[in-house]
Amino acid sequence: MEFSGLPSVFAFMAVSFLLLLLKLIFSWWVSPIRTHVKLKKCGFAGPLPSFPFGNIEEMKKKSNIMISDSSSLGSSNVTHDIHSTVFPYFSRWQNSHGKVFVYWLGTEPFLYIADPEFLKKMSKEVMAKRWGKPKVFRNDRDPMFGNGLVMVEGNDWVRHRHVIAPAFSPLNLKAMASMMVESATQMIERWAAQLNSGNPEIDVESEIIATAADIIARTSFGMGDGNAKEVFKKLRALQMTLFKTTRYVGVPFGNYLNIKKTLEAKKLGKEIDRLLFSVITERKKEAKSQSQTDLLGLLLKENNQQKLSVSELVDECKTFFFGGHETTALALTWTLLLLATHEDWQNQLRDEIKKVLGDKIDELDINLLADLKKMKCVMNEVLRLYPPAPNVQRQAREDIQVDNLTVPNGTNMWIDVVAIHHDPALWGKDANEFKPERFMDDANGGCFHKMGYLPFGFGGRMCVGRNLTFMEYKIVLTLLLSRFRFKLAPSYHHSPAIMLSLRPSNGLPLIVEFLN
Ligand code: HEM
Repeated sequence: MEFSGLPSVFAFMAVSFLLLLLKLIFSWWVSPIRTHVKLKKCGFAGPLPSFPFGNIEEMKKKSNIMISDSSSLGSSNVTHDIHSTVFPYFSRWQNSHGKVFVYWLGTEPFLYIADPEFLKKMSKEVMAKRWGKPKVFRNDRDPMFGNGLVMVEGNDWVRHRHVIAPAFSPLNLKAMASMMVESATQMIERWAAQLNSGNPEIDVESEIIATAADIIARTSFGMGDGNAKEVFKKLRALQMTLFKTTRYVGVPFGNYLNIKKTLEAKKLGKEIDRLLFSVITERKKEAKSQSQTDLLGLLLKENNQQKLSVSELVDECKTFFFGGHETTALALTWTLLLLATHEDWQNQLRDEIKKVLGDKIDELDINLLADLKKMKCVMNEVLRLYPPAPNVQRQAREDIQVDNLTVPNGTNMWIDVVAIHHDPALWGKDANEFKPERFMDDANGGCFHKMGYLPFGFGGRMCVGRNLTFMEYKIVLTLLLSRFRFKLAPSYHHSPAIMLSLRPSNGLPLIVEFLN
């Protein structure tokens, strides 16, 4: 009698298991096949996916194209025709499927877009707050960005953006200039000491990344604080954990294929949250008594009506760190590569600095930076050839009509900025050449399409931190060019690669010399 309940427990468990199995089969097998058929009916072709990896296996195959080795080609021959090297699979698929097609990450469909006209028509249909961000990436990158501005959607995005955008006003940014000068000066002193010791070869990529991280830690949440230093170390470790390994985004149980890294990232994410939480709580107490010039201080001031919760502020601090330091550092790194291989432009920028700022570089007048017009052209051209953010992502939250094609609700989108920036049909025959003069009289660089230049994204969700980048770029480059001359080191091997951002995969060794 006592055991009479057991069969029904087993029956219940068996039915539950069966239901779960059916649910998994539906979401990982039936639903993707239905979406595949729907997308085909809607007019989108693409490479054939297989279960459960989609097209990931083909994407993992390395490119056979070797770009160049400065020792054999000579420094002026570093090629900027990089699309087929950094995205070999997209380049191959473009040849067979055109500039708009569908590919699959696991069981998630992605609409690939390298056609600005398609992008223009699509974004005309959708306001910034109605765009989504791919849920698969949100889950994967949760320890980095949480619900920060990069990831939030809808009315939450409007609320966050209203609190955050004013912190980046020109007046607020000017108050951060001295922190930038201080960090850059420390780097320059390190380099000077190395040159004096007789070693002129410096890996400028790692040096500049460290300096930009120092700048963002100071400008975001006040670096002097011991807690902040700890946060910064852990944020960097988190980034390495997430992006130095292959991720199986979109693949069922993909997280478990790399379980050690996934758990490590989660643990680091939680530790960072705890530390930032205590930094913010402390700062909230001080906020009334101190004038705050860093971003966190400005957010706390702007947020006096508590529009953002403390945990949302934590996510914003993480977002500034991840969104703000490596991108700016890479803009500077690629610039030094291009200036090292184009001595004429190096000299032109030095002449401009002298003309605009005179000899008083030590007392840099921030108000004059806007007059460095050639430097701005160089920056624009570098961001065109080597966009640190090589793609922009969206997810449709409704059906979107583009001419006679329908992009179904839920479709992820991958906008290939590298392809668009290097497309001769948009930029002319010299698309792969370094020609800053194309930006001299045209903010769009003479591109044949209004949406062909997207280093900071597009529409209402365009990068909120770009003015901070412009200022940091001009300050650091001015200080460097006023002190040193740069040449490519023979050991440099030109091999741009995607590690979330577009980086020189073997660093950037340069021969650095004192000007006089
Ligand atoms: C060269 C430097 C930078 C590049 C290339 C860059 C690039 C981008 C891109 C492509 C987007 C996506 C836009 C879109 O989805 O349409 C973006 C968004 C964003 N960036 Fe930047 N960024 C840079 C610097 C910064 C800095 C310095 C910060 C902050 C300190 C920052 C914070 C953000 C944030 C918070 C967003 C999300 C904006 C939103 O969705 O409303 N970025 N950035």
